[in-house]
Amino acid sequence: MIAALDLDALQQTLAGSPLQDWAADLPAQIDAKLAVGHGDLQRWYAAVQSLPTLNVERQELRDQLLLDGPCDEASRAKLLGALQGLIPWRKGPFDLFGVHIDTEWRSDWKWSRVAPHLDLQNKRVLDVGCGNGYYLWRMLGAGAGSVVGIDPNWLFLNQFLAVKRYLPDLPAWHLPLALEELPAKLEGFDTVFSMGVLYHRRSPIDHLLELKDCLRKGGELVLETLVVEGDAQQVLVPEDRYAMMRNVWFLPSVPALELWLRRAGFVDVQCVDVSVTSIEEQRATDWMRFQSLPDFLDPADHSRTLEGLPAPTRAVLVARKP
Ligand SMILES: Nc1ncnc2c1ncn2[C@@H]1O[C@H](C[S@+](CC[C@H]([NH3+])C(=O)[O-])CC(=O)[O-])[C@@H](O)[C@H]1O
Repeated sequence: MIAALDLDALQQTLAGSPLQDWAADLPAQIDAKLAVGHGDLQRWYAAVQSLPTLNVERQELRDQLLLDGPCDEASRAKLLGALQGLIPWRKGPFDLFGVHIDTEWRSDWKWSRVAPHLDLQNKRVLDVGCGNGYYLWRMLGAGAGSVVGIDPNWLFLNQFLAVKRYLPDLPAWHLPLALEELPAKLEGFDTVFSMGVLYHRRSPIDHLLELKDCLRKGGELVLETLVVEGDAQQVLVPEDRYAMMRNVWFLPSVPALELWLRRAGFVDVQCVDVSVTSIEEQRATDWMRFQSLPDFLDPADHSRTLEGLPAPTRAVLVARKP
């Protein structure tokens, strides 16, 4: 499976950059993680390996994620079976040779709120908590030079590998690593994304500092997280669950988040979007059959979670490392 991660090509892409030594150490680090693995890893990777061979004749990454080319009914059935073997699919949607993966999240909606505020042309990008890598492909569609995603979830890695199977030559990599497993002071990426991760962190300012360590001087952070209304001293810490999630810690107001970013040493801090997450944007589908946002909101009042807290609202902030 390590071969599928395509680390040789990543090393070639990063040769001569400040990330060269890190890339050289990756095979050993990931090998050690694979040895521990996950109970379902073999099954998921078998699904990836069962994907039919298909030629991509049409590839759209800029405005949507769509691959197409000749695909007979038998191949499409095989493709569908392999992709269904990787359920649940949370981030997307993906259109692959006539198979529409209707994911839990309309991640394309989030990307349309984020992308207009960025210049990714030829940038070397890191996406922390990249999930199945949906945004990595869209970043390439927006002109990024190379994209590396890290996420410790093995299912999401296999979902990424399923798409990479059809785009083997694009400069996109998914590494099964947590942010804490990156070396300190990498200082090699032009743009670092952290979307949907900060509220899961118990030490949010340390998270911002770790993200800053990954950036070169002058590099840009793109931060997306749950926020609440209020002034620069307003932060919600749920007593227990938030929208049924157990691992939610800090939901700052936008001014508080801006202050945290400045305290962490970022400059040019700017909030470019605030949106309430709708039940059309996050919901159960055939590709993700568990409960989803509509089940986590107060049925009588969708402006509140089941716990009586403000319903999920997400902000996108950009900031620069001086
Ligand atoms: N320590 C960690 N280091 C790196 N990743 C982690 C860590 N812990 C958890 N994750 C990963 O962070 C992701 C959070 S989801 C956001 C996905 C995407 N970014 C999105 O914006 O849709 C939350 C959401 O749905 O909003 C998951 O894929 C975890 O496996």
